Amino acid sequence: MEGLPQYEHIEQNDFSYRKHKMQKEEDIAICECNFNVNDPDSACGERCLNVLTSTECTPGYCPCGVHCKNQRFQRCEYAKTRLCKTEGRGWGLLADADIKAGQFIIEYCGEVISWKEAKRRSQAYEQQGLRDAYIISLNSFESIDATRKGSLARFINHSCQPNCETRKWNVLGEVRVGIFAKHDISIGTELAYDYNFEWYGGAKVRCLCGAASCSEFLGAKSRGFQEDTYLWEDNDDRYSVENIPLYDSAEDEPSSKIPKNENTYNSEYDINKNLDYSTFMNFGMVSELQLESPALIVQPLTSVSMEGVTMNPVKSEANEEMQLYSPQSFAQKNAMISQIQSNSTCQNYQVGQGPIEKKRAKHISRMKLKHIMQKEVDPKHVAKLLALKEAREEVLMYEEMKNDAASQLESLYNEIRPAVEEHERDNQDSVATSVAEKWIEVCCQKLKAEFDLHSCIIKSIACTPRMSPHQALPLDVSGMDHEIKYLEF
Ligand SMILES: C[S@@+](CC[C@H](N)C(=O)[O-])C[C@H]1O[C@@H](n2cnc3c(N)ncnc32)[C@H](O)[C@@H]1O
Repeated sequence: MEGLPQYEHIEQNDFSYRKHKMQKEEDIAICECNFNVNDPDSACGERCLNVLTSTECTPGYCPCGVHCKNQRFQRCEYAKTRLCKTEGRGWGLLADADIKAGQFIIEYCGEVISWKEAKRRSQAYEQQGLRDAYIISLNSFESIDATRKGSLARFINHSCQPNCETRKWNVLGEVRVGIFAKHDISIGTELAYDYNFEWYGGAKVRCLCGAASCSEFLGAKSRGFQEDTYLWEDNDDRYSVENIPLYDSAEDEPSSKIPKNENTYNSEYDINKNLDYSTFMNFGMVSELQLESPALIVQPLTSVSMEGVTMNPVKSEANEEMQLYSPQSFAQKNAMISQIQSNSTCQNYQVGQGPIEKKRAKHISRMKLKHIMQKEVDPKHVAKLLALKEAREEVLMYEEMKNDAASQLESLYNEIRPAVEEHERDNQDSVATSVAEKWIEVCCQKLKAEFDLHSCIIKSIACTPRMSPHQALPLDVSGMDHEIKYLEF
């Protein structure tokens, strides 16, 4: 069709990334159905044990033979659909015949890739300027990417009041994702399901589903979205938004969702909260590129002198915002800590940096602050700044404890790696509980050690006198040491 972006049409998942699983004979589920000519439902209808467990019958093993009705994915028994151009949402898919409630409409096909590869690809797609997201999650290890290869299901848009839903089925040992009708759909109606979007950062996409209870943005209910207010600025209306509404979970209370008209796309329909997979829309974590002026929100407004340490001021709107929210003394100390903590982005601290866009500064977010605060700090360099021997020793001791915890975690991972990989091969969504518990315990230990180290650093910086210039231990101000060269004695 004219204007349709290029992609390869497939009707079976593509397994270039890994081999298709071979179903072992002992794993084949055989139902107890008996074909009866007078009872159409007898050949693997709703009562079939396999249907009840969302497993397709295996050809050659089903007692109903060719009459088996439970091989819809394998036989591509799709509903009639056709492409349409929507307003503002790109291409969409319409029902080209009446569809019954519960009917299998189409399989979401694409390339089966690892979760890591999905993350890498989604970042690459964003860099290539591709805005439509086609990666969905298959299980905790794998995703389906329909960007380059896919079925017509890749054109189904999102709605906050959907007429379709996704379901996972076991087909010959592999999990496959199908789009099913939530209720009767009449010919000509656009198909839509709730993407259950997980927002990981990057551009926010305004939802144009038109539903009465629309959450206004794709992924608006996901945690990442709620914690961030970063906005994409350009001329596309979908991406240029002044106010991001915060989602109130009370809106999902059943009492507020009373079905009105079940047959239309925009009808009041309960949001399917139980979808167990989410559309993968990872535009990448906020990158250094996006954090144009990350230091600005933690810079003090005026020149600050604290225990012999002076920092040069950088004036910006964000400074003023920070001052509004915090008592000055806290802002000053916080600014200094952040200045030390910032490592890779320290160039941004230099006096005389370029002006920041007014609009951007207005929207500097909590999430950005969070990311800045997570920058690595080098405890050894902090220790060198401290005048008290005890304080220096304490920082170094906590650093050692943190390093111990990190190496413990690494060796545990090496120990359990075979178990994790084995489970992945067997397509289990989780590893054994004992392994998971051990993993969580060591992760917590590492987090605690990091927390202890950072609180010790903060305490030391706030309460310990700093070295005078002539006492200062030799500092290498090149390369990795640049995070402290902006401290002036
Ligand atoms: C799986 S694709 C759907 C097909 C897409 N419309 C196309 O033209 O190829 C998902 C993308 O469609 C767009 N989209 C889907 N539903 C939308 C909605 N309700 N509002 C705005 N954009 C939507 C978003 O850009 C999203 O990343």
